[in-house]
Amino acid sequence: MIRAGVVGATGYAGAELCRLLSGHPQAELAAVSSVSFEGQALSDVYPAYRGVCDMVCGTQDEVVERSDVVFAALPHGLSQELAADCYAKGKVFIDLGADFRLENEGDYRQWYGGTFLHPDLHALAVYALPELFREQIRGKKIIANPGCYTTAVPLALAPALKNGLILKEGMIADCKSGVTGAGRKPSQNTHYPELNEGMSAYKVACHRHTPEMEQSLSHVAGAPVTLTFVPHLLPVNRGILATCYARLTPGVTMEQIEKAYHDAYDSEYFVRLLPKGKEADIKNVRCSNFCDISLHVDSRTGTFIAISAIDNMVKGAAGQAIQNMNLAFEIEETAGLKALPPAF
Ligand SMILES: NC(=O)C1=CN([C@@H]2O[C@H](COP(=O)(O)OP(=O)(O)OC[C@H]3O[C@@H](n4cnc5c(N)ncnc54)[C@H](OP(=O)(O)O)[C@@H]3O)[C@@H](O)[C@H]2O)C=CC1
Ligand SMILES: CC(=O)N[C@@H](CCC(=O)OP(=O)(O)O)C(=O)O
Repeated sequence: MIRAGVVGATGYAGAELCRLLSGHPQAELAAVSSVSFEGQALSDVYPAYRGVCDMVCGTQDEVVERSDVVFAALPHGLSQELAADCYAKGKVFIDLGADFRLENEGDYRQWYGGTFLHPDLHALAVYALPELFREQIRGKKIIANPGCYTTAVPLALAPALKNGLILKEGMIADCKSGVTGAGRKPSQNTHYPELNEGMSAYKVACHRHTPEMEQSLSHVAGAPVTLTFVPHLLPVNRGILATCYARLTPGVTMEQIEKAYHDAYDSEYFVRLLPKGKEADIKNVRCSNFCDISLHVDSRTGTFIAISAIDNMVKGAAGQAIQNMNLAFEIEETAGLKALPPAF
């Protein structure tokens, strides 16, 4: 069994990791840590886990000591020293935050205000969106798990971009997120009376996921691309709906689009291309590692529209992190992740 440890287990992403690891056939939860809840059982923090996940929260050092793989589910900026410690001790390190996601230090400084403390570790790290960069992940020791929007949007656009079916200029991602995306710490805009029955955009065209998506899409396109990104907060717990727009390359047909997406995704267990007339819906991927995608061509305006839906906590965080653990340890990629979403 792979011994898996979770640092920051009391946060939403950490708790979701513990839930998924408790059902994994080839991994076991070996240790969990928390600063605020050290010495308390995880099931005291999350009563839903009682009787199954009663592990007591210890320290970060204890997690590293007892684990073969360490998942960091910490706020941005806290993972670099932990990664160095894990690497020195021969552990696999999977970061759910953004400390290793951006390849360019200048981008990291601009969007997160930090520096690369260990450039050698950044050089070893892999940006791990399996459906796009799988071969680079196998056997790696430092894994940067993508964020939620940054999973949904590249999966929606990649096959069209890679095959030159859309133009590299003028792509737009209009996304909606459930409120668990903001983490467990309460804030004014996630307070129930202010969130419920409303919906608004935030960080319009200045969200820190923009360079991360541009990085992935540039790799796919083989040339630098830019993207306009507008996130919205939706009054539901889970889910990302990404409605992505791009200019069609002149003359491209829906048949060519469909072929490119089927070629890319028919062999992907977690990506479900929806048949004509069905739309991606966050309800249908809830609590699962699936990404549903629906495709449209507006031939009247020459616009391509790809709509993807994921659960931000699973394919957008903990599920994808476990998919990456499976790849890093070269076991079945879907292990522990095959549960269907609830039907309603
Ligand atoms: N929520 C989501 O949908 C997604 C989240 N992510 C990323 O995952 C990471 C965790 O996010 P999320 O779970 O939502 O956040 P939460 O705010 O829910 O949890 C953060 C965790 O970090 C711990 N923590 C906070 N400050 C410190 C500190 N100074 N030292 C050590 N531990 C600390 C908290 O634990 P305690 O106080 O108990 O110590 C808590 O367990 C973030 O980097 C986030 O960006 C990525 C994709 C999606
Ligand atoms: C609703 C909400 O607030 N969502 C978060 C994104 C969550 C996520 O993907 O986390 P990373 O920051 O690790 O990329 C945000 O917009 O900042």
